Amino acid sequence: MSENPDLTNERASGTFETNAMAAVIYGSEKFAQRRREITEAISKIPEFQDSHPLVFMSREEKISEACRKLAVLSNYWNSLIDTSDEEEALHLYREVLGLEGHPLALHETMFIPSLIAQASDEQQEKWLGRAQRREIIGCYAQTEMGHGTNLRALETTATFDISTREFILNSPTITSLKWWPGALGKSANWSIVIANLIIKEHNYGPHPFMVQLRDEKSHEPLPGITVGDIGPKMAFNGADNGFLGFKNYRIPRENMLMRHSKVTSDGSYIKPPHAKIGYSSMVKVRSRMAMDQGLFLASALVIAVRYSAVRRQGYLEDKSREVKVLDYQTQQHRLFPSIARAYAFIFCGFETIRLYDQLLIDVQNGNTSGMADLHALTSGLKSVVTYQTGEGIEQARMACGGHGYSMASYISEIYGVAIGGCTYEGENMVMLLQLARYLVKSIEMIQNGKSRELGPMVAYLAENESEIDLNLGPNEYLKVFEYAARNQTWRATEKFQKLRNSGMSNEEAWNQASVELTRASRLHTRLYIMSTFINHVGSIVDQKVKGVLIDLLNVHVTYEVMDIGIYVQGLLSSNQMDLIRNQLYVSLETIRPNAVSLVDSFQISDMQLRSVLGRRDGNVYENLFKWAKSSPLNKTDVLPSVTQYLKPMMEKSKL
Ligand SMILES: CCCCCCCC/C=C\CCCCCC(=O)SCCNC(=O)CCNC(=O)[C@H](O)C(C)(C)COP(=O)(O)OP(=O)(O)OC[C@H]1O[C@@H](n2cnc3c(N)ncnc32)[C@H](O)[C@@H]1OP(=O)(O)O
Ligand SMILES: Cc1cc2nc3c(=O)[nH]c(=O)nc-3n(C[C@H](O)[C@H](O)[C@H](O)COP(=O)(O)OP(=O)(O)OC[C@H]3O[C@@H](n4cnc5c(N)ncnc54)[C@H](O)[C@@H]3O)c2cc1C
Repeated sequence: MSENPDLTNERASGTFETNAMAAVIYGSEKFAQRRREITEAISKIPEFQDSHPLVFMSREEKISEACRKLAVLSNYWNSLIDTSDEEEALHLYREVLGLEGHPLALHETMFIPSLIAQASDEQQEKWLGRAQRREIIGCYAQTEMGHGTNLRALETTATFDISTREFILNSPTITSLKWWPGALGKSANWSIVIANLIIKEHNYGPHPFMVQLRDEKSHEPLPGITVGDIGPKMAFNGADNGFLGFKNYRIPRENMLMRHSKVTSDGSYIKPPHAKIGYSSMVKVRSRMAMDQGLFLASALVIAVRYSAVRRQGYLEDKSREVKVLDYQTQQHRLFPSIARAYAFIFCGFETIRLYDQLLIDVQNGNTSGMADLHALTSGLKSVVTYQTGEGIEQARMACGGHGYSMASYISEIYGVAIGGCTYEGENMVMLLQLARYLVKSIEMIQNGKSRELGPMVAYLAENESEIDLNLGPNEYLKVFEYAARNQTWRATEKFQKLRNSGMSNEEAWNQASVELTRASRLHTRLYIMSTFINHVGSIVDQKVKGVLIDLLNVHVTYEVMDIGIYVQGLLSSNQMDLIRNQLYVSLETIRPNAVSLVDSFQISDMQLRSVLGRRDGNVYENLFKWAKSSPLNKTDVLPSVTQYLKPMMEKSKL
């Protein structure tokens, strides 16, 4: 069937090449090209297609379907991608497995990265190759039923037995059961387990251990191990998140991951060079989240924008033909700022991934000085990005009206998966407060006359801005944002300090200032996102692409400043706010002809999107009908439940 002419026209009105834009989104022409090649190659392998729409499957069927595809994938790894390239591998996973989770997700995202960052050279020799060849399947078991946030209160113990030179793992209480780790429930046969290291009754706190959970031949749990699936979740139901308990389960001393902390055979403990070095796998995932969430948001927007360009409802001036709903200003206001955010998040994602890779090298060379900065940055970023992604996806769903609520849109699944990110890798409020600690310390440095020692990301806290030239370009908007973040950070810090100075304990003062502190963290992070977006656009060479991205940047900066209006009342007059509001409306109109091309440029295939509404060809209605007819409920005209219950009930009522 040919393309819906409404989409053809939209594509014709685009002022730039989507391949050129994809090269900007994905960091290089080479990678954008590789993505297309991988997608093309996959589309020719029929076993990679869903055997049935996932939304009609039970959890067992989803997991089985994911395992089937993983088995097929194992035959194609080397021919489809450069296996040493993480981005190619992740693209392949997204295309083939989609976003509902699968038994290798944690193997790739946390198990292997933990081995790389935490295992000694000898340990890597023993396990890393096996993991990379997928001879074993691993997961990352840290969270317990009773504690996920407060790692210092984890209860699982690994007690060193000097006589046998083994660690004895125990789960002393019900709350100490590991709870949540992805792939633990049914798939993984090994795990990195985070347990309190106990030597001669001294607790050295949480440390990582490499633990075999299941027999490599039979896949049965090993004696001393209780393991299973935690049941259905809001989304991510293609993954088997699990529980795990230990009863006097022994592992050799050599199974403690010893790149940084060490226990010698006589039970001596060697400290790591930085107390939080064992948390690096979390920082690794957090550093990827802006990218991953940007792609979740992008997926929802591809669906909503394409659909809005073929959905016609109501009239503007011309009463002879209904308009595309994308022409309504409210629809544009609902969708276009999110397009800008998706672009901005992906740009930030590339930046934090690069920063993590650099930090990994530095730490391996003994330099841990960058850890605090990256921890603060990624803590704030994961929190803001996951929250705004959730907001944006929900708006995209509503922008699709009734059909958005149907699983045919697939937006609810994207939403369910994306908002998991508000919780995993550190609950958002908790992580905002981690960034706040860093911001408060920065203010204290300024108060102590050490402004010169501030890092580049917080140097603005020491500046002073009381007037803005409202011949506004992106850099002036940045100044407005700096003003808001600076004011709020000072205000929150001073509140905390005042409470503390009044005699309150540090902890209580912190708690009573914490809502204000989280607000400071959000503003600081949004400033970082804006500044990264501006820098990125400034570096683009292709003038057509750059022109459109400047338009998109204008949507972003005006929308963001309007959104934080309450924090800039002391800086901007109501006339200036009106001016910005009008600039936003003009920017929405300017971006309108490029809306479809901007979402096409994400180059997310139909196979990955799984959306009837978001199809590239725009043939929504006939496929919606086809999709509904394929519902298992429509296999028969009369359901057994009708025969068994409703008919007798109706018959009885007739008497
Ligand atoms: C293959 C396809 C993939 C597609 C990808 C998309 C989808 C992905 C799908 C699924 C992935 C799901 C993965 C989910 C996995 C998990 O959730 S694993 C579990 C994650 N758990 C957490 O994140 C726990 C959160 N808690 C913490 O991180 C910490 O414990 C805490 C930071 C909240 C507190 O730690 P604590 O030890 O109590 O320290 P504090 O006293 O608060 O702080 C002491 C100082 O240490 C600094 N610090 C803390 N963490 C770090 C760190 N990581 N790096 C550097 N520094 C750190 C902290 O700032 C304090 O510094 P100051 O004293 O100087 O202020
Ligand atoms: C989809 C998904 C996948 C996951 N995968 C894994 C995995 O593979 N491996 C693994 O180990 N874990 C995994 N987890 C667990 C996850 O990391 C934790 O759930 C997360 O870190 C939050 O911890 P919690 O559940 O203890 O929340 P809690 O800490 O109990 O949070 C409850 C509330 O208390 C608040 N709160 C807690 N502490 C503070 C504080 N100090 N200050 C202010 N407010 C506070 C929080 O903000 C929140 O509002 C996964 C979770 C999900 C949802």
